[in-house]
Amino acid sequence: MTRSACLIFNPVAGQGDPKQELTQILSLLTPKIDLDIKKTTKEIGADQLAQQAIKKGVKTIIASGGDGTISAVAGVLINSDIRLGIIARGTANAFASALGIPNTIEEQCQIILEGKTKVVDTALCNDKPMIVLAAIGLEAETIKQAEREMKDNLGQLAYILSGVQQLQTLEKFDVEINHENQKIRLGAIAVSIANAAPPTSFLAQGPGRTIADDGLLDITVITSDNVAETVATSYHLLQKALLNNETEHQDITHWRTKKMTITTNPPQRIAIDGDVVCQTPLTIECMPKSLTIFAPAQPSDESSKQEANLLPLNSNNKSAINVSNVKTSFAISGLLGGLLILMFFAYFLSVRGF
Ligand SMILES: Nc1ncnc2c1ncn2[C@@H]1O[C@H](COP(=O)(O)OP(=O)(O)OP(=O)(O)O)[C@@H](O)[C@H]1O
Repeated sequence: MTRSACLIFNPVAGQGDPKQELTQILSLLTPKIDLDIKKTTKEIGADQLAQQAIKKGVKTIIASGGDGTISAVAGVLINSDIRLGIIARGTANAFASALGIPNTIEEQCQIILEGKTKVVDTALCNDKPMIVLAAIGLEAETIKQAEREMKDNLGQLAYILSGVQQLQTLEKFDVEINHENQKIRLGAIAVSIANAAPPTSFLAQGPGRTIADDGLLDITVITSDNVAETVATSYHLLQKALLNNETEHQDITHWRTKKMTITTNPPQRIAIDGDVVCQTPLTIECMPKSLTIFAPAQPSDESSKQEANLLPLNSNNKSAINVSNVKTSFAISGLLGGLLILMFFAYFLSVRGF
C-alpha cells in the first residue's frame, strides 16, 4: 500500500537552490509516498500548514526547511501520534544534527522511506514549544544580529561574525534560577537550556552532550567576566562536547532538571530554537517522550540513557567517548578552535580601531 504524507516546504530556507532541492525530494519520495506538497509563504507559516494537514487527517508530516520551519511543524505535533519527517535545508540545521539525522537530502529521504521512528522529549518554554534549546544572553544576541541577508550571503559564518560583534558589547547580567525548591543566583553572560543540542551549539554543552529522550533539560550557565575568559570557556565547552565529556571549569555551571523558572536583571531576550521570540522571565518544562520522528536506528541510545541515569552529574563520563570519532572530533575542534582564536583577534583589532 502506498503511504501518504504532507510535505511542508520552505522555499527560502538555506543557501541551496530550492527548485532543485524540491525536485530531488520528489524524485526520491514520490515512488513510495503519495505527497501533498504545501509551500510556506511570508504570510502562511509552517505551523499553520501543519494544522491544516492535521485537520485533513494526515498521519505523517515531512518538514523541509531550516530549524525555524522544522521547529514550527514539530511544535504542532507535540503530544500527537503524527510522525515527523525531517529534511533539513537551513543554515545551522541544529535540530537534525542534535537528533542524529544525517545532513544530505538523499540520506534524510532514505530515513523517511525506511520508516523507523523514535520518540523524543520536547519542552514548553513560556508556553511555546521548544525542541532544541532556549538561549539567553550571548547566543540570543548573536542570533538576533545574524540577519536573513547576512545568512543568505555567508551561511554559518554569519553566526560567527555576529558572535564577534556581540563579544565587543559583552555585558554580564544577574540571573536567578528556581528549580526543585532551590534558588541559584549567578552573574552570567549566557544561559542555555537544552533538550537536544548538537556539539556546535557549544554554549549549551556543560554536560558534554544532551540526550533527547531522558526526560530532562540540560542547563548551562557561563559566568566568565571578560572576552578572553569567554573565548577560553567557549573553547573548553566545544572540546568537551566533541568528546562527549562533561565540563569541569570555574566559569561553567551546569545541571539537569525537569522544570525551572529563570528571571534576569536586566530583562534579556530569549531565542527558542534559533529565533528570538520573547524576553525573560522564563518558565520552562520538559515534556518527556512527546514527539515521534523518523530517525536512524542508534545502537548507542539505550546505553546513553543508562549512563545518564546512573552517573552522578559531576562525574566525568569517560566511557561515553566514541574512540573512532576522537580523531575527527579533534580535527573539528582544531578548526573551530582556530575560529575562536580568530574571533579573539578580530575583537582586539576592532577595539583598537584597525
Ligand atoms: N515563501 C517565503 N517567503 C519569505 N519568507 C518565508 C517564506 N516561507 C517561510 N519564510 C520565513 O522563513 C523563516 C524560517 O526560515 P527557516 O528557519 O526555516 O530557514 P533558515 O532561516 O534558512 O534556517 P536557519 O534557521 O537554520 O538559519 C520564517 O521566518 C518564515 O517566515
